[in-house]
Amino acid sequence: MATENKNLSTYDKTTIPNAKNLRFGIVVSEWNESITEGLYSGALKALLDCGASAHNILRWNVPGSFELIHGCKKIITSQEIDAVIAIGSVIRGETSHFDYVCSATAQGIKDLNLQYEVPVIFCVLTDDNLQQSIDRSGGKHGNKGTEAAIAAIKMAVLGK
Ligand SMILES: Nc1c(NC[C@H](O)[C@H](O)[C@H](O)CO)[nH]c(=O)[nH]c1=O
Ligand SMILES: CC(=O)[C@@H](O)COP(=O)(O)O
Repeated sequence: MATENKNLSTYDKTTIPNAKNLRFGIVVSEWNESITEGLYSGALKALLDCGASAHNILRWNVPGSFELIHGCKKIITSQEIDAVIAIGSVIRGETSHFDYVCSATAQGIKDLNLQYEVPVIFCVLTDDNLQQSIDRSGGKHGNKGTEAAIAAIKMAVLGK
C-alpha cells in the first residue's frame, strides 16, 4: 500500500504498548531542517501520547542523513536506551548523490539493527521533490515521525 492510501499519523492507541519507563534516543539530521523538525515533532508528540516521559527522550543532532549512522551508533553505545529513531530527509537533486546518500543511510541503519540489541527505526524520507517531503512530515499524508514513534515503541518491547 502506498503512503497515498495510508495516513502516516494514524494509530490505534489501544493496540500500542504503554511507553512509560521506556527510554528513547532521537537522532535528527539538520539537512532539510524544516522537514526533519516536522518529523521530530510528530515523533515526540506520539511518544508522549503513548506514555513516554519527556526526561526519557534524548535528542541528538547530526549534520546530514549520512551521519545518522554514526550518531545512532554512538547513542546506542553511550546511553541507556530502549530504541532509537533516526530522522532524516533526503531530496533528489541533479546528480546521483541522492542515490548514494539514501543507499548508504539505509544500509548503515540496517547494519546497526543487525549489530546491536537496540532497535533503530528508519525515519528517513527519500523524496523526489520538496512537496513529497512536506506531505509526509505533517502534511496531507500525515507524519512519518508519528509512524516511526509507534514502530519504536513496538520494537522496544519486542520479546519482553
Ligand atoms: N543532500 C542531502 C544530504 N547530503 C549531505 C549528506 O547527508 C552528508 O551530510 C554529507 O555528504 C557529509 O558527509 N543529506 C540529507 O540528509 N539530505 C539531503 O538532501
Ligand atoms: C540528495 C542530494 O544529494 C542532493 O540534494 C544533492 O543535490 P545535487 O545532486 O544537485 O548536487
